[in-house]
Amino acid sequence: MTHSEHTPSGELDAGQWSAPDADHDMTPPDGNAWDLLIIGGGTAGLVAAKTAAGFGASVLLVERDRTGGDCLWTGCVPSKALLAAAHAAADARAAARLGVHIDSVRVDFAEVMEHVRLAITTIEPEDAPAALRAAGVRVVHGTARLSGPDTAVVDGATITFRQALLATGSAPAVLDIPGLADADPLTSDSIWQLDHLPPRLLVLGGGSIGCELGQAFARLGSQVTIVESAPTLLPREDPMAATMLFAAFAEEGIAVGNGGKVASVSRDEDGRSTVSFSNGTLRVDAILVAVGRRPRTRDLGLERAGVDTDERGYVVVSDRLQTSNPRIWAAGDLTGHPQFTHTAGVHASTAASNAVLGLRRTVDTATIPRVTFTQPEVAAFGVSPHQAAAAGLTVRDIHHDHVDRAIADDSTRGITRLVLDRKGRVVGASIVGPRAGESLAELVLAARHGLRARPRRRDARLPHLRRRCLEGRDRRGAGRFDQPDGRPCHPGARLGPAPPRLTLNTDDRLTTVKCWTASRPSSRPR
Ligand SMILES: Cc1cc2nc3c(=O)[nH]c(=O)nc-3n(C[C@H](O)[C@H](O)[C@H](O)COP(=O)(O)OP(=O)(O)OC[C@H]3O[C@@H](n4cnc5c(N)ncnc54)[C@H](O)[C@@H]3O)c2cc1C
Ligand SMILES: NC(=O)c1ccc[n+]([C@@H]2O[C@H](COP(=O)([O-])OP(=O)(O)OC[C@H]3O[C@@H](n4cnc5c(N)ncnc54)[C@H](O)[C@@H]3O)[C@@H](O)[C@H]2O)c1
Repeated sequence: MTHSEHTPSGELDAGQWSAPDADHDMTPPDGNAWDLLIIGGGTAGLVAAKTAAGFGASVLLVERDRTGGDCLWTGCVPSKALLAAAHAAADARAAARLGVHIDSVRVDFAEVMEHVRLAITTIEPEDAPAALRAAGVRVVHGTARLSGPDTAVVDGATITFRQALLATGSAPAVLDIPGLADADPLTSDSIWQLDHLPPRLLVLGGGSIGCELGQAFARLGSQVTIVESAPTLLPREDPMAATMLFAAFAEEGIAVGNGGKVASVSRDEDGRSTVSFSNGTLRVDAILVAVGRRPRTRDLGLERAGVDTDERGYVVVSDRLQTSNPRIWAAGDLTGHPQFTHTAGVHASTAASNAVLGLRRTVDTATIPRVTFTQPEVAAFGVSPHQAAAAGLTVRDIHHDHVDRAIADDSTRGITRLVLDRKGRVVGASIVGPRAGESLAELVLAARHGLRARPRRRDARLPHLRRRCLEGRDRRGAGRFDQPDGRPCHPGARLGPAPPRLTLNTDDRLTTVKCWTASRPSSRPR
């Protein structure tokens, strides 16, 4: 694999830099140094800039292409917009199973791409230079390069900074396969320029991008083949999740070659490509390469500034997101952390706060959620179920064919797998099914707060200050209040010196507490 440093600017460029109020002056307000120089205006750069400016720091953000970065122009926004159209087509085709017959489903690819572009241009003003300026950030169009421990050069001009944040993101990795470059392969940067649906699409890589875009194009009408070099799709996920996704893909006609590798590619005279594998060939109209990403850290002058990278080129950061140069911080895809827009945002805000205010906030990497927005969705965080046993943890499986909501929706292909520690606390989860991402959010919250998932009969102690019982039962009638001496509680009963106990057959503590509105609260039990 080699780096792709392609700058994805294209026809979607909203002319961000031609605004009459565009800045060219890079002189800091105090005439000496910027409090924070930010290189890169994607999710990480935008969040860091607004955070630091909000603290009153002087902030200069330098972006060489378009503010908004991958998420807005080539990543989350266009891919989710495309998936919305693709899933709508598939839902319409499948509606007959619920008794709703939609006789003909026609996909107009040009209109679908128009929807994708509209989503981008609707969101763009939030990320535009004008929005940054309104937040007090100086933003300039140019390519920045570090030139020393506290200096950078932007298109020939030298800038001095007190602190800097690197947020240059990542770019699609390209494959070194004989003939592939001549076949003009698509990447997640260039696929958004397509104006015709490719009749036959080969996707190299069955990770998040390969699965999401592979399913999207299949549902819009392409004949899709996904070749994944690992033994399963989504190899970072729980194998059970990968197997379920594989089955869903097979059912809708997506060919998946797990453990496959392309040997060579040749461009045919008609513009199509013949792809050779060890066991045969495939003729396709387009090839999408989605085999991971590489950090945009080349040509950033990192050595001059004393910023270390790892063997793959990612900037090495501490848990406070500081690099080996204490003045320089990094956040987002160019660090080795999970490459998600929410990670970029949270880490950028932490790094900017640490840099500008001198705080020592650290980032949590144990509970970062991830969601692949295929149908079914695949969502996970923390310890994976298939690693649980080795870590002395237990797994609790809930198959969705026993879940009423899934049965009602006729979408029972799915599973929720909870990884629990010895006290029953959630330390990881993997969910396959509709709205898996939304369901995961509750579990992440549970993990962050050390909550237990184990259902059991629980004796909940009531606060000492409650002296008179208002209700003998909890509101749902699911549990009964008793005094420790065996006397039952009933509305109006005086309570003894020891707190009464509530026996519940669920573990819903909040409901328990609400049931007990004291008539005469007192801080001391009598
Ligand atoms: C197809 C696809 C789908 C995705 N879907 C999701 C999703 O559903 N959910 C999710 O959480 N994440 C998703 N992601 C990942 C998400 O887009 C990235 O994690 C996120 O955009 C990273 O933000 P960043 O700020 O680190 O980098 P970027 O957004 O890449 O921003 C870096 C910026 O730095 C600029 N730059 C680079 N070098 C220089 C320089 N020398 N000088 C000045 N500027 C420079 C670049 O032009 C760019 O604008 C997806 C990614 C892709 C490709
Ligand atoms: N919903 C989301 O949050 C979302 C969606 C898309 C992308 N992303 C982010 O973007 C990143 C990049 O996505 P990606 O799919 O390019 O990377 P990925 O790392 O998720 O998947 C790349 C896949 O390509 C396979 N591969 C590598 N070399 C290959 C080869 N020669 N032939 C066939 N397969 C090969 C790998 O085994 C891997 O499964 C993701 O890791 C994720 O962080 C997130």
